[in-house]
Amino acid sequence: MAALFRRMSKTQNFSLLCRINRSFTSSISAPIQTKPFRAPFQVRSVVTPADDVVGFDEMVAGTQRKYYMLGGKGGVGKTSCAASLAVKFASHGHPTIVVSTDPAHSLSDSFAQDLTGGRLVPVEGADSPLFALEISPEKAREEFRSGNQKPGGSGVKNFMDGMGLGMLSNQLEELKLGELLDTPPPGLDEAIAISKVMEFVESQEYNIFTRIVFDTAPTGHTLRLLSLPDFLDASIGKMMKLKRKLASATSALKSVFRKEEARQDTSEKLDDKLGELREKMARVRDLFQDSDSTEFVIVTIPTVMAVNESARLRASLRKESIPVRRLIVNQILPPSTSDCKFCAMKRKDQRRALDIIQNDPELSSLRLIQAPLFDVEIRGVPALKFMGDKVWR
Ligand SMILES: Nc1ncnc2c1ncn2[C@@H]1O[C@H](COP(=O)(O)OP(=O)(O)OP(=O)(O)O)[C@@H](O)[C@H]1O
Repeated sequence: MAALFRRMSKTQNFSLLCRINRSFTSSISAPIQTKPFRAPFQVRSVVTPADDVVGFDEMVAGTQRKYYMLGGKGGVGKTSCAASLAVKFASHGHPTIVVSTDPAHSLSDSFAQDLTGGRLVPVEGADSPLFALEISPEKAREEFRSGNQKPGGSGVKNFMDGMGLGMLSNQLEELKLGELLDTPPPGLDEAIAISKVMEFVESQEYNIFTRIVFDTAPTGHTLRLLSLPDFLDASIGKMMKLKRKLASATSALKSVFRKEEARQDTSEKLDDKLGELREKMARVRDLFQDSDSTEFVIVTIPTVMAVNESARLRASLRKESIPVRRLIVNQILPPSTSDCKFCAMKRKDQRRALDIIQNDPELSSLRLIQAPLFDVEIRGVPALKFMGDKVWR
């Protein structure tokens, strides 16, 4: 089956892939046996987490689709943790997609293969269906804008000015919608990217995928993304309301409008596109908040700064009603009998950060996953599988 998959992956024949996988998904649960990765280094964890703490069994159980979003401060190991989780899901028989919504992608680096291009790319070396997708915000935004001819921007303004409705156009400007589409604020790229992901995940063709792992952008971006559905909903709602007012105010000018059919077409297209985006955002918000199918896993490192940021992230996620159950503390120093001064200091620092977590009202209730600091870089599927076995238990 694995060999067949690899061959099919190369042809990217997804409909055939779907047919084969209908029988495949029914066999989920027993991990697929792969050649063991021989670590060129020794790994000993500092603190041995209780066996049931991570609860990977719970994460892997069932064939209904689940979404895991991994996020946290820049550089803490989000990509490595997301990629290793995706590899582990796949090796347990789940057809899996790992998606990067971070504009500064590092999935290709993590898997040590070219996954760029904004399309699903089969991950080589996985013994089960594992695909990666690096969302290209630029491409997604272009697609969104195509056909709109500067929607909401100067096109609409000129049109309204031409109709003697400059006052309304000024109101429109106040909504900053034109700006929103012409020079998107941080986060909009991601929202559009996520709506692109929705197209993937809602499409019949990709029904076979039972685990979707998101490698998200650093905290600030992600928070904007998570609050964006509401923000856009409000902005688009206002915009549409205004357009409706405009429509009734201009009904007397119908004959003029008839002559302006082409422009009206553009305006209607804008309406459709905004409506579509609004609906997608609403579905994204529902998906983010559905605790049966979605979980946001916070990744941090044992430093006071990272822990404090994680606490703020957890508070913001709570505000957005995003389910969070687990906290990964990555890069914990392994124990040593002959600590150098530097290591001893570092270890003390790490313990202090772990203490803060244990006493933090936002973080102490989360399941703690302690991931060791490895002495080589984790790159490529065998290394990710090795990391996955240490972290996701
Ligand atoms: N437990 C670990 N042990 C050793 N190295 C690690 C560990 N976790 C991550 N790294 C290394 O740290 C670096 C950053 O990791 P990664 O790219 O996963 O972080 P990130 O949070 O996704 O970064 P960014 O915010 O820039 O996207 C990489 O070189 C990775 O190999």
